[in-house]
Amino acid sequence: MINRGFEIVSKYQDADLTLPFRTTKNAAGYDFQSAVDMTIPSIWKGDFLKVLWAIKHQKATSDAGLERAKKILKPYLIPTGIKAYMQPNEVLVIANRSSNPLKRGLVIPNGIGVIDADYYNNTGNEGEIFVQILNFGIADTHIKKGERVAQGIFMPYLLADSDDSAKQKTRQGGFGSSGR
Ligand SMILES: O=c1ccn([C@H]2C[C@H](O)[C@@H](COP(=O)(O)OP(=O)(O)OP(=O)(O)O)O2)c(=O)[nH]1
Ligand SMILES: [Mg+2]
Repeated sequence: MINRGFEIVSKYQDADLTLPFRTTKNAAGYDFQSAVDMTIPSIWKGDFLKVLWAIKHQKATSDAGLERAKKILKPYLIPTGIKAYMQPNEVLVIANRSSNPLKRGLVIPNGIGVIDADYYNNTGNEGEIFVQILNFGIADTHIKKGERVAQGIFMPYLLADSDDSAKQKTRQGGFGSSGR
């Protein structure tokens, strides 16, 4: 029976990716690997502190300073090349690996990632799962393709009594695709 699982998105079909896997017998999380080599710069890099100081002391409230600070604090999206299918009453929760903040200062700024069942094969991006990351560490972090960056836990979810499924739209993407 097909219940839930992972597939590689078309874009990465020939990229020799590994499907998420559990590392120990009773591990709840399927570890997701990065599909690419990428560098996550430390937020403290360059002039970030200077920009913050200037804003705090109103030395530079210029748009350029604010834009620079916003850019530095914008999370990176690590592509996994993976999509997940599941039952309509299930969700895949993406959580950080506990070693990431400890060893590398890597934080998932959305707390957890919620991967909806209707994200799978959506028309916008085929349902590729991305891991949002900010690097609060002192040093830049280099992530290699195949490095484990987060874990996904399948869970059932419940509906409220007042839930009106007639009002709901078809998902066409992620990351704000349904509007503000
Ligand atoms: O860490 C994450 C979080 C979300 N998603 C994808 C799967 C999810 O189904 C979709 C939408 O996520 P969510 O509902 O949390 O974000 P939103 O800001 O409400 O976007 P939307 O308007 O598309 O629902 O984005 C990821 O790939 N990684
Ligand atoms: Mg949403």
